[in-house]
Amino acid sequence: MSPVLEMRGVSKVYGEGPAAVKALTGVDLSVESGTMVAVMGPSGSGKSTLLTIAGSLEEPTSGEVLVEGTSLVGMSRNDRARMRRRRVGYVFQDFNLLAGLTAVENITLPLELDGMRPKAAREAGLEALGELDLTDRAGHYPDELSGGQRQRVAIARAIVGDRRLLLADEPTGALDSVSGEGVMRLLKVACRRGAAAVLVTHDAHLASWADRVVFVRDGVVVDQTAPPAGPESLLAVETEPRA
Ligand SMILES: Nc1ncnc2c1ncn2[C@@H]1O[C@H](COP(=O)(O)OP(=O)(O)OP(=O)(O)O)[C@@H](O)[C@H]1O
Repeated sequence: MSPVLEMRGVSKVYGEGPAAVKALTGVDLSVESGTMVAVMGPSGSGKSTLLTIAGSLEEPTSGEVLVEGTSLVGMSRNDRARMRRRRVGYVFQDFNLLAGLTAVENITLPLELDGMRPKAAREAGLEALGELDLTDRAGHYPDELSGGQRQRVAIARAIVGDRRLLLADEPTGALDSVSGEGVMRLLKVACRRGAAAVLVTHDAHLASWADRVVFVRDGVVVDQTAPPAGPESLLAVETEPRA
């Protein structure tokens, strides 16, 4: 089976001439279904660039990105946008919830944009909220939710539908450590159900939830290791998919 995400020799240069910045150089990364990879490295090393290229929000200068075996190179802009909406879920530090939409509307918007009927989208949205114990907040607006609840809505939006690739950039950044662990648990559950996740973090404790840690320095992957035994090993039972 193809990996959910494969990056082959990916390089990214921002700008031109003397102002050019080599953000990534020759990055190879493969993430299988069921696997969470944490990306760590100093500030400016290229972690966010790696994530945005993996999610096709940005194009590499050279190299290739494949999602479920399909190369994004040469794909039309529309096809790429459709693939992104259907297959890729993003969780960013600032949540990116739309203030004028309720929790459930924030989740269903991408589904409806993708052509799902409003009723079916709403059912899927409510189910995703239910999985995150947020059913009673479905009709609340983002400013009526706590930081942890907003983050769970952002995660529900990322995992709703048939998303196979979850990309998270410091997803626990604004949360206390208990809520942060909750976020990691949810991402882990999504992986157990077959998703692949790539998580950028500065936090070694959070990285210990991952199956693999990738270290980036000056745009180059310098090391890939298994993390030390962390909380994940203690949660093997708790994070099993629900029947
Ligand atoms: N749009 C852009 N235009 C020009 N340079 C950019 C752009 N985005 C990123 N860079 C540069 O590319 C390099 C990698 O940036 P990136 O944001 O990927 O690093 P990072 O590891 O995520 O950093 P941090 O941990 O501080 O978020 C940096 O030198 C940055 O200044």
